[in-house]
Amino acid sequence: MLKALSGLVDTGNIRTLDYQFARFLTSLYDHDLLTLVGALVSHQLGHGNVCLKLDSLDITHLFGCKDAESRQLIEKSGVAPDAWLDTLKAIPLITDGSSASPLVLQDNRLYLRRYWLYEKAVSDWLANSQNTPVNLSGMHETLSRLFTRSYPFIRKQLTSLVADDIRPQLIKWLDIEKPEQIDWEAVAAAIQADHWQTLDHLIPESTCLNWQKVAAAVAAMRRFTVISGGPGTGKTTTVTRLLALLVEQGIAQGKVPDIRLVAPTGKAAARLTESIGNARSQLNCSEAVQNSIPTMASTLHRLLGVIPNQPGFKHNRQNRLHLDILVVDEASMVDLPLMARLLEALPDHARLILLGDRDQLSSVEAGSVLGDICSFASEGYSPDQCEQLQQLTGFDLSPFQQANGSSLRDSLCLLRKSYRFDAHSGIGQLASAVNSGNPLQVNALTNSNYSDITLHTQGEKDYPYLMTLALEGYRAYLNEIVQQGSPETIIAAFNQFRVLCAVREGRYGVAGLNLAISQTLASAGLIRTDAPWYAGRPILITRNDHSLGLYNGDIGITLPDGVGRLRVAFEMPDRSIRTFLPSRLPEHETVFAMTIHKSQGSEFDHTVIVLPDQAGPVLTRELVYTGITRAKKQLDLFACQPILEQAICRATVRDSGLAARLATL
Ligand SMILES: Nc1ncnc2c1ncn2[C@@H]1O[C@H](COP(=O)(O)OP(=O)(O)OP(=O)(O)O)[C@@H](O)[C@H]1O
Repeated sequence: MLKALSGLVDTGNIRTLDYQFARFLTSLYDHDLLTLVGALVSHQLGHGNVCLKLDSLDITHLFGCKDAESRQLIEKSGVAPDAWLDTLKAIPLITDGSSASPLVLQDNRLYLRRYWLYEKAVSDWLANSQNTPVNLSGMHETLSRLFTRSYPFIRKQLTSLVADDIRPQLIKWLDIEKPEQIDWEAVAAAIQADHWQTLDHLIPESTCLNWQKVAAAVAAMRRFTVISGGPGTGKTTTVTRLLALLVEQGIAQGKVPDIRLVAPTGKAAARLTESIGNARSQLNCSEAVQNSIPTMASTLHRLLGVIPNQPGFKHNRQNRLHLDILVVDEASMVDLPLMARLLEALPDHARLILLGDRDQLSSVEAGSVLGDICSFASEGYSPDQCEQLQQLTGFDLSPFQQANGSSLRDSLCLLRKSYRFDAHSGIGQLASAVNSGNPLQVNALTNSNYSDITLHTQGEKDYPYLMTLALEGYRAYLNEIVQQGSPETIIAAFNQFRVLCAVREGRYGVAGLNLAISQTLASAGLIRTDAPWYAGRPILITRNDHSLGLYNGDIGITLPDGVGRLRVAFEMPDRSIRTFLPSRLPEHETVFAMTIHKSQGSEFDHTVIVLPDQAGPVLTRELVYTGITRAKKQLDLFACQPILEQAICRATVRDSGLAARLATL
């Protein structure tokens, strides 16, 4: 078996690591099936799966091999697939987790012990977080004040004041659920007379359902909450109002809570710093409360305290974090091991609020914790939760009530309406069409006349156009450098535009496009490429360097320092700028084009997405959705129709046992 596996390393089907793990197991207990499943579990982890699901294993394509090769491996194992489970149970290196064994078998799922422990830690913490009694008194009034309707905002959204036209727009922006109960003539008259405040009575809360307010109420009642929503649905706005509520409660009880804000990457933390600052300034609360909400976010790694060259963190079960409330943004990027370590480091009383978009790509490393948790959102709310939410918000939540389900569903809230993309935006509609996995709808949208989305094929004439877009897109920041703009302005100008790819290799991959774009910019005299380092070279860090505070995924721009040297300027999570000599940087590459994976946590006014001209396993619905939702104002998508369709139809499934564990809560 080991020989066969070694052959699979040579053909690139498995990693050396997978082979080495299988060899290690074999050295402890020589059994061909153990050797095979050991390599399989490790191989699964390499593909983001926390475990090997024995009951849904595709035995015709083990390790992605062809049918015949796969069957040979099974033959070599000496055990027919339907007898695997019983055989594995009898192998001493595999237990149910109650004793220290390298592999754990639970309900047809085979784990590396470490990952089984991570999964158990996360599910145990979530189970404990469910029973926290919370004092609800006074919360109704505070929520009403913090979530007062923004009539100036709604006024701006109305395209006309004609009675028939305003109805659908008011339904949308006031989240009206029961339009039949409203006197629309009186509403139109109030708006004509500019008496907006009268709408408080004409359109009472009981006819509406504002999910942002519901989300804040859910989070106020529980120790653990997830607020999930697509771009611009108001996750930051909602959490900021929630924090104001919690601070007010804390002040009333004599202690201002210690709040910390984090995100998985430096870029995402910098964005959170920016957006929480904006949201805080719009709060309907006292200045003292506003000032108690932090505006600086940091990275999760910084919060936990990295110990150089060690997998553990300074803060852990023995040395807990000092905080009362933790907000984690872009939580879809947090993998299972990191989530487990974060949870064990939280003090027992702390509240945890996860923000993220459950439809985005899962974390690079194993697991899809946010997706697994959010899978319970379809179970509605328990009757008790509906009643409490109704008391707190004034909304009728009975349509979302379901008698049975995991208690975790009462910790979840989905925000559904984008305040960033209006009805005329193709980007928002394309994102939701991709998300619903409907290629016909996607085709219709890409062929329609939305001014903010353009679909390009990948014919010969399209490549030069792609280069023209890149030239125009990157011209602004390069001009800023010539005009000696500040690093902040230059970085901001660079972040307006980005070319995103699905793959690394090939003409339509990161490598090919970085080269082609560099050459195009050089031909236009915007950069020089006769030396490896030049003013304007954008740099993507590809390996963490904790001592420098630079992390995989951070992006900097090479700039002249005024005394003839080049330094690379990075925006840090607190939005300050730090510069480094090129020679000091950890592993890095040029980044005119980057993968969609690496772009998670960032947004660009104008985004160009380039899909490869060949189908492949990386092309998934979540990848395309994540790429599209990086665009704020303009999206150009270079893709052959069949490749795009295939991607949209392929939803990622990550194997884990977390959802199964949480279902029993
Ligand atoms: N209820 C609301 N009324 C008016 N404007 C709102 C409301 N909620 C959010 N917005 C506005 O919509 C924009 C996006 O909001 P916010 O940043 O909170 O969303 P988000 O979901 O955190 O976005 P992102 O996808 O960037 O993380 C902001 O300009 C915000 O002021």
